[in-house]
Amino acid sequence: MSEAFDQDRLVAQAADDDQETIIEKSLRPRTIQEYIGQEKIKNELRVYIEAAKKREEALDHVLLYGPPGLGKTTLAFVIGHEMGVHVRTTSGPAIEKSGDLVALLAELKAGDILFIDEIHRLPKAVEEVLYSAMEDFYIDIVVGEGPAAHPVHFPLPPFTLIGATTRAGLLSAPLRDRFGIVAHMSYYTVAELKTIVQRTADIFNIKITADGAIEVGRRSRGTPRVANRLLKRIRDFAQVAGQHCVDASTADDALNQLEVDNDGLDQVDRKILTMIIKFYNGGPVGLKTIAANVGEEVQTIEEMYEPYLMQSGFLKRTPRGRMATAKSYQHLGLQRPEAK
Ligand SMILES: Nc1ncnc2c1ncn2[C@@H]1O[C@H](COP(=O)(O)OP(=O)(O)OP(=O)(O)O)[C@@H](O)[C@H]1O
Repeated sequence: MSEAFDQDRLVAQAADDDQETIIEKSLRPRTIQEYIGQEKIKNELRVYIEAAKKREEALDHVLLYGPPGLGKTTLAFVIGHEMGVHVRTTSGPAIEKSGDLVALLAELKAGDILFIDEIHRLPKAVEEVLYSAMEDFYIDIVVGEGPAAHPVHFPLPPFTLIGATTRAGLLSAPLRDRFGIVAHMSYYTVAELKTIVQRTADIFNIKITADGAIEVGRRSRGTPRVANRLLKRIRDFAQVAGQHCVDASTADDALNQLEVDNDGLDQVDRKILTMIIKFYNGGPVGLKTIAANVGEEVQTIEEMYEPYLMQSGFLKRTPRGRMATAKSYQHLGLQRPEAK
């Protein structure tokens, strides 16, 4: 397995094979109590869930947005558990035709949840079918073609749509407006990630000290998925080194070998910053140019790398493009030109 492949899998957008998916599912907290962090969202959801249950109604539609791996899918299942209803999952790109959506909606029972990941990637025609389904719980579609085409009216049971997207701005206004509850997921604090790492270590039977868990949390780009993946790698390093307990120094050694630096940046992050500084004098540089230079998709840079680099002060967005900050120069040990 090449190192580049290894790195991809550490920050990769979603679980990228069956084994990984099984592991992620096994790590999912089930109740709102078990779900760590995102306190503001949880507090609001608690109220809405209790109110909906008291009224014996379906929960209002929920839009969850934020970078990949922050726990949107997990939260959708937690909401389902708290409401005591079933959750059916799908994703924007998987629904190609209105008929696919109708088939999914037809299987819902009163109060059930339909979770659509990457909802911004729904085809326009499908999205339009969703409007009446969300607002008034019915769909009108045309069945058949040519002279045989005729409209069919489907009433639906009241249901909850939970949509997940990396950025709310990617959604059309009519769709966004139909969500009664809109929640912005933020990056996790080191303390929260420490708790997540300790919980995962418990599930996997890995011994880890408090300092060890902090070290992993600190270098996980504020993202539970990354923290869990790093922990698994560190366990391998510890095992090979014959260490039964992961402490801060074991974690630090392993993370250095994985080329995850002291600020949690990986090879691709450093490549982005180095390139902006060395080839473009610190920027501004357009997203397409960055992607072409580092050999990644524009979407990968925009959704996975850039938000964390901006949030942690290494990169800033200007109307003319992305620019490296003073912190980037310092981090890479490079001299900042006077004029900048
Ligand atoms: N708040 C949390 N507490 C504990 N574990 C969490 C939490 N949030 C996420 N995780 C764990 O992190 C992993 C990734 O979470 P999840 O798949 O829900 O992310 P996501 O935001 O839906 O990502 P994507 O949009 O990329 O699919 C899962 O294994 C999950 O159990």
